[in-house]
Amino acid sequence: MTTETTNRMDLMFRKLKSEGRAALIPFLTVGDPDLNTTLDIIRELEAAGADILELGVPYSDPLADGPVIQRASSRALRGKVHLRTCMETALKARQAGSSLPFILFTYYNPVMQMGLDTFFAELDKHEISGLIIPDLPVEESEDMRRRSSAAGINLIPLVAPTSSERIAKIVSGASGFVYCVSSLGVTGERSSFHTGIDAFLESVREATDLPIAVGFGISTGEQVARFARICDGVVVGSAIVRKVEDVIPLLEQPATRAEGLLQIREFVAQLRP
Ligand SMILES: O=P(O)(O)OC[C@@H](O)[C@@H](O)c1c[nH]c2ccccc12
Repeated sequence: MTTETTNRMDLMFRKLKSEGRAALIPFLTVGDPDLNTTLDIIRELEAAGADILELGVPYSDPLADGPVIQRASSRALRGKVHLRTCMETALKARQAGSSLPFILFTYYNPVMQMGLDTFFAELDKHEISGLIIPDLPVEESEDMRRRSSAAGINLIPLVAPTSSERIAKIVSGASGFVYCVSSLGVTGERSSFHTGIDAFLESVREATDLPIAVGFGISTGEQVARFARICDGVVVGSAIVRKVEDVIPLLEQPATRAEGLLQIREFVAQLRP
């Protein structure tokens, strides 16, 4: 008997599975280059065929991020964007008509600053279905998992090719989907992936009944299609964040803003599996 869920992200994966399709999961840094533009970009990503959205909270010390997302975080932080404004942006996008499931991507420090009780009380109110915290300390993960579950939020675990014997432990009790990191190192477009990536993804598939998604380095339609054949979701971050960065001069001028947004939409549309 399947447990009834109202979680928007879980429902999306079920829908995609019935359609035999993998989810296209863009990541973007909220507030890059500003909050209003983020709302416009969310609309463009949805029109381009995104299925789930990873909303990145800018952070001053993004240890797991490469230069593209580091620059995006710096631009957003200059605009004083922080965790609460990112949550508010998700709610505004929903109120503006987006039906996409939102994953809040944040490092652990901003969550601690807000306080766990407040943080979890705010998530559902702000239409957040999933949570990724890449630097969540292991000793905190049980408490965070309990709180997430009580709030009806999916705390999405990350597994890396080096996780091998820990995969079963990492995914046990998880919900939403399992985020398989395709390569070691930091985020950023790549032309090749960790050797044995297929065997790694297969080992994760065997360790969980949850959907599995892959991310890190994926930047072309061909790479998305390759992974969409073996995963339930494909995450693209840096390539999209770079596209946003490239068109900022267009976005900043009223006369060329529509052209800038169109270029983002077209870039993401050609990624779709
Ligand atoms: O940027 P890439 O190489 O496409 O990878 C996805 C990534 O952007 C997104 O999922 C993410 C952004 N920052 C992270 C830090 C750790 C894990 C994942 C992430």
